[in-house]
Amino acid sequence: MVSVVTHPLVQHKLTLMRDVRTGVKEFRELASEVSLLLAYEAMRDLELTTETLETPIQQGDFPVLTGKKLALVAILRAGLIMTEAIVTLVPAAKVGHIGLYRDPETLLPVAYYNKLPADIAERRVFVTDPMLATGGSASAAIQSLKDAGAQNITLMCILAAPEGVAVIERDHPDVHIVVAAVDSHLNDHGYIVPGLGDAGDRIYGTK
Ligand SMILES: O=P(O)(O)OC[C@H]1O[C@H](OP(=O)(O)OP(=O)(O)O)[C@H](O)[C@@H]1O
Ligand SMILES: O=c1cc[nH]c(=O)[nH]1
Ligand SMILES: [Mg+2]
Repeated sequence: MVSVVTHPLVQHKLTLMRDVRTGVKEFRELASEVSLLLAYEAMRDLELTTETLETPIQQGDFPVLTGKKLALVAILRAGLIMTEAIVTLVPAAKVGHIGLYRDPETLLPVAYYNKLPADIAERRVFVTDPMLATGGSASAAIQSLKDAGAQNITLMCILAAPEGVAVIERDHPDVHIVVAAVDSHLNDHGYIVPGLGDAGDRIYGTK
């Protein structure tokens, strides 16, 4: 299942991210803001229960999260900015990191780091990566989460290519994808068109 978050605030901020004139500071801020808005959609089915308390006016039953365990897992590097924003909404969530980079020649993911919460199998998992291009990185990250026992996984991306969405749907049909937009296609270098360029480089100013 793919949910495209068409909310005007998300679409406006994504357009600012696409603009080649947007510098590192503003790009980072926008990536954080879009991540929070994506989380609003991705987490809309979190379970609620009620708690009885007194407001200054009267006693009542009010909704609170059930406290079901959550994990946020960043695909390094670029996914880090998303988990750092989203953890402010769910401060009890554990945070995992999966280090992958995409080989520029083969476009295949190369794994270099993996540190997940020990009880990941018991947690609902939200994987973050701003870009879903060929889908190789996200598919490999989701596979390593499943190998560690994770069962309930949502993939949160800012921008996707149809090719990447198809790969996740093929490899992990159980995974819900939440994304701000699905663009036209990939170019010969595996970049999303029209896209927003290299997310990691734009977040960290490495180009
Ligand atoms: O869907 P794919 O074709 O695998 O491409 C997407 C991946 O490429 C980018 O990471 P990159 O390899 O540039 O690493 P970085 O985050 O360290 O910059 C991006 O953040 C994704 O992880
Ligand atoms: O367009 C793309 C594709 C992969 N990774 C990025 O950062 N951008
Ligand atoms: Mg990059």
